[in-house]
Amino acid sequence: MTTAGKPITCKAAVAWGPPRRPKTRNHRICHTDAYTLSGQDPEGLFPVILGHEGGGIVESVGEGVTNVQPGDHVIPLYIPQCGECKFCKSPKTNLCQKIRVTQGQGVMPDGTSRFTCNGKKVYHFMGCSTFSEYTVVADISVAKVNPNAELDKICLLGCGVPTGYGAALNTAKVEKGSTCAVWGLGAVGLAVGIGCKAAGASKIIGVDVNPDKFKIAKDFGFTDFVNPKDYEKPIQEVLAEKTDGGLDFTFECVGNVQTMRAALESCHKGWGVSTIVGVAGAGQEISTRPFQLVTGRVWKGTAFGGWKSRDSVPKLVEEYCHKPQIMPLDKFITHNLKFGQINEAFHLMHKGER
Ligand SMILES: NC(=O)C1=CN([C@@H]2O[C@H](COP(=O)(O)OP(=O)(O)OC[C@H]3O[C@@H](n4cnc5c(N)ncnc54)[C@H](OP(=O)(O)O)[C@@H]3O)[C@@H](O)[C@H]2O)C=CC1
Ligand SMILES: N[C@@H](CCC(=O)N[C@@H](CSC=O)C(=O)NCC(=O)O)C(=O)O
Ligand SMILES: [Zn+2]
Ligand SMILES: [Zn+2]
Repeated sequence: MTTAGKPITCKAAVAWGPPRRPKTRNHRICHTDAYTLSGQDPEGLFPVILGHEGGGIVESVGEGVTNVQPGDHVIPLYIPQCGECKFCKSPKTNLCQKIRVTQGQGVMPDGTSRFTCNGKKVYHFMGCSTFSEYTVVADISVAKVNPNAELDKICLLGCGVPTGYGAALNTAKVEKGSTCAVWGLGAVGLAVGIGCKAAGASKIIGVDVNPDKFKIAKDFGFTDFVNPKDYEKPIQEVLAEKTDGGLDFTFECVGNVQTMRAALESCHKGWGVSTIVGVAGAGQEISTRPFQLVTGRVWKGTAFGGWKSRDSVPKLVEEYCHKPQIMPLDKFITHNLKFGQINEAFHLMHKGER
């Protein structure tokens, strides 16, 4: 019997407000879920089903949906790809805007929420709400992927890994032989490492305040490590001394406006490019002396690593299946927890255990 158009009763992790509690399945927690749960997201709405990094199997489709059918393996996409809006038509961006307004309002494109709990309306999150056994997403918000790829691995391709990998390859366009530095060695920063390595960087410096991350990061292409806590002087000076004046490419994967400034100012005069990946809290602003830009440093930012989502995610899945040495998803997995242990997963992430 089809469930199309009928309500499904299932387990979901409803976040009633910051800070409360959630739950899960083939999903990963991204720091952005914790950020919204903390109440720092200016777009945050409660109660909500968080989660935007997942993998699943289509249960049913609405009327007129032709791009997927029941049984298809899919990855939900927080940046959709409609193929029709001016953003989709431009090769310069991946930021499809077709449903961005309603997505930010925590509802489906028709303005409705499809979740209720105890009779109360529950909001959608980033167009995905993956901390649920079943979710409802727009047809342009899923990528159909190879059904032979393990969903508990490729769910990582829903956010952190493509974001970091694409930040290096698509946004910064790291060059062969270049020097790179990455602030924050969580999943996103580690994925920047694999992107810089794939691009042929000669030096990839990991910058983190948690030295436990350094050993892990060696496996993701990082060649050198710096802990800002080990130095009295600003990290930009330390790095300039170590790299003959500064880095060719830097990446901020923390979400802290001070490290964003340090990453920009650690770039080499004349050509250094700094890419902001981290998401900073409501009210935070970046600053630097304009002279930093006048003298040739470039400040950029990236969302989902610049990948046009429905075109690219299936290709990234194939890259994992056929070239795992380049796309080593398995290495990103440190803990496998059950749906009911999601609070523990948040605690592990906050403790820096990914
Ligand atoms: N632009 C985009 O499309 C996306 C952005 N993001 C954002 O990217 C950021 C990283 O996400 P994720 O990898 O999941 O986060 P994690 O929390 O897993 O990783 C962040 C790392 O930064 C370290 N850190 C904290 N403070 C500093 C500091 N002052 N200097 C250097 N390192 C520091 C943390 O150490 P410790 O563990 O000790 O705190 C941790 O190792 C988040 O802001 C997230 O919201 C995520 C996905 C997509
Ligand atoms: N709601 C936040 C913005 C958060 C943000 O920047 N999200 C990133 C993805 S982070 C994924 O883990 C993003 O894709 N941004 C593009 C977008 O259109 O939101 C706020 O309002 O600050
Ligand atoms: Zn994310
Ligand atoms: Zn579009």
